[in-house]
Amino acid sequence: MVCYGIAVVATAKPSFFKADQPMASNLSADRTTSCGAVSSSRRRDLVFVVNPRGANGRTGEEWKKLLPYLRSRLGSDCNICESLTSGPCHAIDITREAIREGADAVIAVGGDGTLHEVVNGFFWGEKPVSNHDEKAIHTTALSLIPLGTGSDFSRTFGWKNDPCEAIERIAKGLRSWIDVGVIVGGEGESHYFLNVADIHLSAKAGYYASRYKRFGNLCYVIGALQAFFGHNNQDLKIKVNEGEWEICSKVTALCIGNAKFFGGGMKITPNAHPSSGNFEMVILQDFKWYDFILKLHKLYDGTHLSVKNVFSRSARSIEIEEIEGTGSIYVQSDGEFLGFLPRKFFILPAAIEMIQ
Ligand SMILES: Nc1ncnc2c1ncn2[C@@H]1O[C@H](COP(=O)(O)OP(=O)(O)OP(=O)(O)O)[C@@H](O)[C@H]1O
Repeated sequence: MVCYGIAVVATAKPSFFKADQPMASNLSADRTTSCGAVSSSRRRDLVFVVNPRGANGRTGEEWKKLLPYLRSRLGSDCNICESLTSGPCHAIDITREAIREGADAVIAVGGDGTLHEVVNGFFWGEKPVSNHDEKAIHTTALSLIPLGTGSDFSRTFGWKNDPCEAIERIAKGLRSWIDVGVIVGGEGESHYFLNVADIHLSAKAGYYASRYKRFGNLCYVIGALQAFFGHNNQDLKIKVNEGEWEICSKVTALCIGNAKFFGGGMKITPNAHPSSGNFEMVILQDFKWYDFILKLHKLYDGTHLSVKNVFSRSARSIEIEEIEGTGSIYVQSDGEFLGFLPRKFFILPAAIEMIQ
């Protein structure tokens, strides 16, 4: 889902941390800990952005069960606000509002798509969103309770889809800076990503996979099979780190990793790490359908870099254009369809603090 051009924050959004204000129907405050204004004792203000439709509705179900535990574990030190998304892109608006209101952390509850939207909420008009209160000394951190279908970003850190483990991380609140990927080109403003951006076959497979999320991780297999029909490897023009344009022939897929995994557990960019200051770019060239069958296990365990026609390099910026100009080369980031080439990708080092 492309969420360019969100013009304003969500309508009629109440103040997150003022207990005496009524809450919107999709936003409820933990009254027992009163979502009050930031006090001198500095109870942390945590905003949980929950996609009730994540993992085909499982996220919403799990969240309902989790909330009492979360309140008992974090409620004595933190003001807890939950905000359920009402549809695609809503998480962006909720996040922007929470940051402006001075939240200590915005926690994405769902899959990579929800995390992706929350990350995009950290930016507005090419700049980081900031607290309305210019005197505030704390910044808003990002966090995650991984409850999606693939939840690939969390795999880089070895996190499981275990919400209790995630709550412990949030309780400890250890922050470190992570890099964010930026995508420009196409229509509208810049787009941000945290995990992996990819082009051509894998992006097309992701586009189809999103239609079959009800089948769990099997959706990626179905998506890949569907994407293979009519697929042609394409010659592309690539410019790395503002160097010369190079022709890259018969590209099957080109993957730009800020983290390591995509497609429900494939370790596609095994050397990437979100605190490295660089992307890992992996290009698969001239792959046939049977190459995937023969080499699939290598893609899953990250040993494919030694395979013929697989190339990897570190990069800070990558521009990609078609040669033939068909306008049909798919682009996705964090599993979300973004449109078609051309695009430019560059890294913003240490752009967001993340609770890890
Ligand atoms: N209330 C909602 N109703 C329908 N769709 C929503 C809603 N809120 C968010 N979405 C959309 O749901 C999509 C998928 O969400 P999410 O990534 O959390 O789950 P997933 O796709 O099951 O997990 P993963 O991306 O890890 O495989 C996102 O693209 C998001 O825009």
